[in-house]
Amino acid sequence: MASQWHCEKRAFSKIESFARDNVTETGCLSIIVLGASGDLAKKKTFPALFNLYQQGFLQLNDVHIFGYSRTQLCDDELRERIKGYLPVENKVSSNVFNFLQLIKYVSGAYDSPEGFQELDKAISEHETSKKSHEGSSRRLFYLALPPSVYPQVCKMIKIFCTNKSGLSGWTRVVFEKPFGKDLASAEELSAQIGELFDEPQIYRIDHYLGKELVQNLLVLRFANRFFLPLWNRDNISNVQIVFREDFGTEGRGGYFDQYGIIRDIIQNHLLQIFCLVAMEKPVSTKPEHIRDEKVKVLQSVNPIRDEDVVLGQYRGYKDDPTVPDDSVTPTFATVVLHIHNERWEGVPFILKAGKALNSRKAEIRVQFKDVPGDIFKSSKQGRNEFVIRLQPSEAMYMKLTVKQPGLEMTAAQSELDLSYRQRYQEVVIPEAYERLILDTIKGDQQHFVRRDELKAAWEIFTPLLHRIDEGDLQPQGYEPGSRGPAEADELLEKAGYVQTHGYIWIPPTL
Ligand SMILES: NC(=O)C1=CN([C@@H]2O[C@H](COP(=O)(O)OP(=O)(O)OC[C@H]3O[C@@H](n4cnc5c(N)ncnc54)[C@H](OP(=O)(O)O)[C@@H]3O)[C@@H](O)[C@H]2O)C=CC1
Ligand SMILES: O=C1O[C@H](COP(=O)(O)O)[C@@H](O)[C@H](O)[C@H]1O
Repeated sequence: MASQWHCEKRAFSKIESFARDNVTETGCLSIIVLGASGDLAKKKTFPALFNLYQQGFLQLNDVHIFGYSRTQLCDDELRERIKGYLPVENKVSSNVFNFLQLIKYVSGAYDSPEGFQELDKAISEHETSKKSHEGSSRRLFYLALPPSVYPQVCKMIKIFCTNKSGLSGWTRVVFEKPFGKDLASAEELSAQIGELFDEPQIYRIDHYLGKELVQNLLVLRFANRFFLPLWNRDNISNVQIVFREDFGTEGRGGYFDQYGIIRDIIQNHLLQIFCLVAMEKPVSTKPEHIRDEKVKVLQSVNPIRDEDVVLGQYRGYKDDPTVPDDSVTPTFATVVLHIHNERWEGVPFILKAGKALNSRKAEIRVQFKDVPGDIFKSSKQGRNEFVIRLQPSEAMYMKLTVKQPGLEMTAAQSELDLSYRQRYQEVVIPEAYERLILDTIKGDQQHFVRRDELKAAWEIFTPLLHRIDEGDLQPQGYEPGSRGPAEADELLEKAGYVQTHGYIWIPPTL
């Protein structure tokens, strides 16, 4: 029966923010990928643009894509680099060819006018060829670059490459993470960029905000009567937000060692999820209303205490020649956050991230308190849990106690399961980058990090990060392929998490 249920057959109501998607802007669109020779550009940015092109969001007659970086390449050499990364299942050869023909390459430095003047010339020629009216052109700059060059690149864009008139076109700039290394450096970067561009032109991307089940969080919380009365300290014992990877830093050791797992994953990806799980209901689905609530909950987080942190580093991490032999950079961290507000006082939010662990997954696990006056001894079966599996295999399931089917009157733990692959068989879930780039073209900042939000996020983690940088907190060693340091499980237990023994959720197969 389930296999007959298709998304198309169901009555999905359009939510207010989706309605905003229908705002169409005309005029020539130029997408400029700076750092086009790099890893992110070839693996994520260009493939996302290709997917948008395939779905008709980028039209041949008004879009052009430019790659810019220092490496000397001709157009075809860049196209050849990109080609192998375009999603295989969608590779209709004529589409691939037509998409690649949209891409032009300009080589130049990040801090000198010549390259940017040449880039502007190339964009302008394209705009003229598309008969774009003066000022109606749209220019989207995607900075797939190390953050160290953001200020100089922004200056060059501002002076040489912005849309020439304020009539009806725009210039927007997308920034990759990491946005700063701590509060002071992030604020300095924000100030430098803020002098050149207004906040509505600035898109700080956090690709976790483009994941399907992260985007679902607000709908789930605020459009369901089930959750409204339960989502608070009276009912919830603890919340875990977990990121695990079953591989190490693999060729990115040099970058990673300067940042560590807290800056790479927790301060941004997991904290963004934390906001959506913990924030109050926004006044509406308007981006500013949502971001206002995110800032408020971040500002309600108590300072992190040393006893709420466990750090780890997997054995073999320092074998990477780009990692110093004496590195104490954590590749694993569990950090327990406490929120000082009416809804969440006393409920630990456990943020856990690690590389080279025993599995690859990202999930949110909301564990409820024991049933009061429990006549079925259901706490023996395990507590109620609501789990949102972000990846792999998107799913939501509720662990609950039921009567064991059969003659005996015994209680057992089971689940209500919404597994996306089974339930939405004909729906292709978009890649996070694809969705977020489309938002930048539409001018929807809901899923991007606002300046004050970023500041509040750094305020939470900066004291801890400085203590780690100064060597006051040391990582525990752990075996690659393990669960991480044993101390992390002890901290979890101390925070109130009760593990269910003997129950494993098995994702349904078709
Ligand atoms: N790769 C990934 O999976 C992810 C990356 N990011 C972020 O995206 C951005 C780009 O990442 P990624 O593509 O991996 O980075 P790369 O190291 O591949 O750098 C991208 C390009 O920038 C130029 N570049 C590299 N180092 C410098 C430097 N020191 N000074 C000036 N230019 C330099 C190079 O181009 P050229 O020499 O030709 O000018 C390079 O091809 C970073 O901010 C990163 O943190 C975020 C999430 C995931
Ligand atoms: O931002 C980053 O994310 C990736 C994990 O992204 P995912 O979408 O594959 O879960 C991580 O590997 C990388 O270290 C980090 O910089």
